Amino acid sequence: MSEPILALDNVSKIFGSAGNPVYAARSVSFALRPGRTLALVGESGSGKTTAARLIMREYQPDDGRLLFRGATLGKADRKSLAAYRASVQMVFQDPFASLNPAHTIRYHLERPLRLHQGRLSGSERMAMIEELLARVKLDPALVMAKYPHELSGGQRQRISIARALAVNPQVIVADEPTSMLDVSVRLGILNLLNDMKAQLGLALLYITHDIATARYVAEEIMVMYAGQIVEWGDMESVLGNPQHPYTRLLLSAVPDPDRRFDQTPFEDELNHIDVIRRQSALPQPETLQVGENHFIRPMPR
Ligand SMILES: Nc1ncnc2c1ncn2[C@@H]1O[C@H](COP(=O)(O)OP(=O)(O)OP(=O)(O)O)[C@@H](O)[C@H]1O
Repeated sequence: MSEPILALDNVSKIFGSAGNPVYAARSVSFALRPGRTLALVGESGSGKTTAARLIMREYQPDDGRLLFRGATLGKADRKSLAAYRASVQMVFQDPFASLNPAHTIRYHLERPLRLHQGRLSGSERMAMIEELLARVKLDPALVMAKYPHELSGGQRQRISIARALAVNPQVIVADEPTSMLDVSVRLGILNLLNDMKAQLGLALLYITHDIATARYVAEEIMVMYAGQIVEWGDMESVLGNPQHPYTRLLLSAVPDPDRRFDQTPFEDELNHIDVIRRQSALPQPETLQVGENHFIRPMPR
């Protein structure tokens, strides 16, 4: 397997007060590798977005390390921080909110090119914009002069992906990138992510609560519960032989036409999440190996 490009090593993030800590991430470790996708799955509130924010350096870890190309990313080194910022890009859940309604598509793609590849001439920049749009399967002649509201949700998400690609990233963090899109266009976006991975050798972190889409894009999966990664490993091994009760619960949550929309199968477990997250003295559960690349950490109840 290729060397990791980015890794979290025992990272914790604590909110709340000293007397009442809330562990949004508790000793989280994982590695992202070129040309591979790692899916991070868990219910709402399990800590997935906190993990993304730690990677994007919107949050500083309270404990543990962030490693980039094998080296700890410190606070002070401005040069490596700038390289990191260009190398690690994010695609958000809501493409409409992440695009500026006052600017054209051309502007959205031109800006990162100006910032990160300042030496390009105007015509070189235009050629790159056309290439980026073609890469995300949009016709430059049709979309370049448009504003975000003139595009469909799926087209807007393609623009977000093109914008992320504009700075030649090595890692893309996609946080629920299809959950706000019509079912009919989701597959197109997932295929695009798969193409990016294969053609550009990108490392992807795919964050979702939806195991079906995770399975479609990722080779490996981590299941997060109450701020902890409780089960992880090769996708087929984890889904085919789930060991942790929470993984089993996620897998059992297939749509049931008889269930009313206000009934959640997770109600008890979601209450339990809060209890666990507030237990600061919780011992770190030991890791058990289930398969060749398949591990669990049983959670104390
Ligand atoms: N800025 C914050 N201040 C205080 N607590 C926070 C903050 N951010 C997250 N938390 C706590 O950490 C928990 C994990 O939140 P997080 O947003 O990472 O979960 P999530 O799995 O991404 O959920 P969702 O899918 O709903 O976004 C939350 O339930 C909340 O209690």
